Amino acid sequence: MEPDEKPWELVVVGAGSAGLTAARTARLLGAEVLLIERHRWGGDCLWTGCVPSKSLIAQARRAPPARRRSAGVLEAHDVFTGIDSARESIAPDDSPEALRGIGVRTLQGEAMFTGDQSMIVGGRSVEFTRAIVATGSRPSVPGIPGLAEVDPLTSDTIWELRELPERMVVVGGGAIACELGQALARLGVQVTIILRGPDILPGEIPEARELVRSALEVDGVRVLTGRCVVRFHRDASQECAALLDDGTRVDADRVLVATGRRAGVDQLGLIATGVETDDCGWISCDPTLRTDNPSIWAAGDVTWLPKHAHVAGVSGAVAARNALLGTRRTMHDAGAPRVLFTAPEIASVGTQEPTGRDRVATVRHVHVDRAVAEDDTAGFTRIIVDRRGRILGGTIVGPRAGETLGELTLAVDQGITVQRLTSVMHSYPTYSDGLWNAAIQESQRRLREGMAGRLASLMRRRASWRARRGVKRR
Ligand SMILES: Cc1cc2nc3c(=O)[nH]c(=O)nc-3n(C[C@H](O)[C@H](O)[C@H](O)COP(=O)(O)OP(=O)(O)OC[C@H]3O[C@@H](n4cnc5c(N)ncnc54)[C@H](O)[C@@H]3O)c2cc1C
Ligand SMILES: NC(=O)c1ccc[n+]([C@@H]2O[C@H](COP(=O)([O-])OP(=O)(O)OC[C@H]3O[C@@H](n4cnc5c(N)ncnc54)[C@H](O)[C@@H]3O)[C@@H](O)[C@H]2O)c1
Repeated sequence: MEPDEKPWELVVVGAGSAGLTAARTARLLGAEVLLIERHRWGGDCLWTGCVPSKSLIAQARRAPPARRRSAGVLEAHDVFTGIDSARESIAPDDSPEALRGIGVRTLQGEAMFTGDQSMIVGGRSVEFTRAIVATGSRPSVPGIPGLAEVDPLTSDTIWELRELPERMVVVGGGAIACELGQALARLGVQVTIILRGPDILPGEIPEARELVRSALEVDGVRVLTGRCVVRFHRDASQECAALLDDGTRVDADRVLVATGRRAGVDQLGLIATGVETDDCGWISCDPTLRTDNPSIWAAGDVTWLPKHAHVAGVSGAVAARNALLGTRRTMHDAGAPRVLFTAPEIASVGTQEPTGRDRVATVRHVHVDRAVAEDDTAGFTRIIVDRRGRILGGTIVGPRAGETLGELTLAVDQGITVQRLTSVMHSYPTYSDGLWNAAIQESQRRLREGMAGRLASLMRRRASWRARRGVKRR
């Protein structure tokens, strides 16, 4: 079937994490699917998001502290070459050739809807019975006076650098500012993070934020909170400066803007489809990801969902199933697992705040032998447990916290109780001991204080009474 033969059973716009998974799922279900991409196959995650950032972080971690501060042009060149090679190793998996190999039809070009069930792509018309919009998000750049004159970097463009600047101002205090700010500082850049809120990482629990903030400071990052940049300024020597609302001036060579995202819906022609956007500009869709147009679903960053590659991927699969099978699987905006890849990492899933009779069990990593052995004890594992002992959620802060998160995510998803988790043997010494010990701690408390504890004490008393009688009889 050629793109202009009609109509396609399913057209997916955007080949990022959401669109790729939607197209692959559609093929698994046996559908004729056309995937359209205007730029690079693999989207943000591969080219400007997860992969380059985690490569940068890993290289910064490996840089010995003595060299970190003296990273020069040569090392910077190596860093960016390392990033390119990570991307290039993964790229073939998401390429049109690989997709065609599994029967997904691909089309390179910018899609623009022209009607309820039609669009145009580079002059070719494409008709469909169902479509999924998976066009992602892009950096949202605030309108600070003078910003354009300092040629700001964003998470889209920073990967094009071939030299590291000596000093960098990062505007924003979220995931990108903290991950990239710390990695760049470890590579020798003098980083100043400026954010208007009272603290970095507003979505994380205070104790986790505090640990990451002190780690940033140990790595040499200056964090200025509750401050707004009122204007940027570039002088004749090409130096730039951020002028803050309290009169402070911060000099820098480059500026990175990391102040959130906005939906990638420009030039998409949504108006022709009746698909609406919400107050924040995300495509408005119900939990089954169906939009106001009954033929169109949306998935990934372009929607109100949390902005993570795995959420995008799962939402792509959900949208494809719902669109093709008429099912009503749902997605929700809270509780998805997420990892912040700073050092220490913050990994969390599910409920973060106890309500009613929920309990919190926390194990500090000074009591986790692996952390002690590695002299990296500034972390903790905290779980929220309901009155029946079921694990509702939790946060892990520490090295490789993201690797323990899988087990916690499974426990939350399956409604596993602390008693059940306690009975599963864990290998020693691992960071997962934090989670296991938190479950043991809570399970022992329940034993002491709960019905099970009362029953155990009754049984103990009865057994010792019997033992005493036995002794007398003899
Ligand atoms: C610096 C950074 C680090 C990150 N790190 C992580 C991480 O560690 N873990 C994690 O889970 N998430 C991370 N994320 C978030 C993650 O990258 C995104 O949530 C994810 O990539 C979103 O996928 P998506 O498919 O919705 O959108 P995208 O990947 O943006 O894909 C959308 C695609 O649609 C195409 N497109 C747009 N409009 C059109 C059109 N009209 N016609 C045709 N094609 C079009 C675009 O070119 C793009 O390829 C990070 C993000 C950033 C910026
Ligand atoms: N490990 C991961 O999963 C990961 C890593 C990086 C990015 N991401 C995703 O990418 C998305 C974008 O990240 P981000 O860091 O740009 O956004 P964010 O929403 O995480 O943080 C934006 C920050 O910028 C601040 N801010 C907004 N406007 C400002 C202004 N004018 N001046 C100063 N501060 C301002 C906000 O208060 C907030 O602290 C996030 O939603 C995140 O989920 C995920």
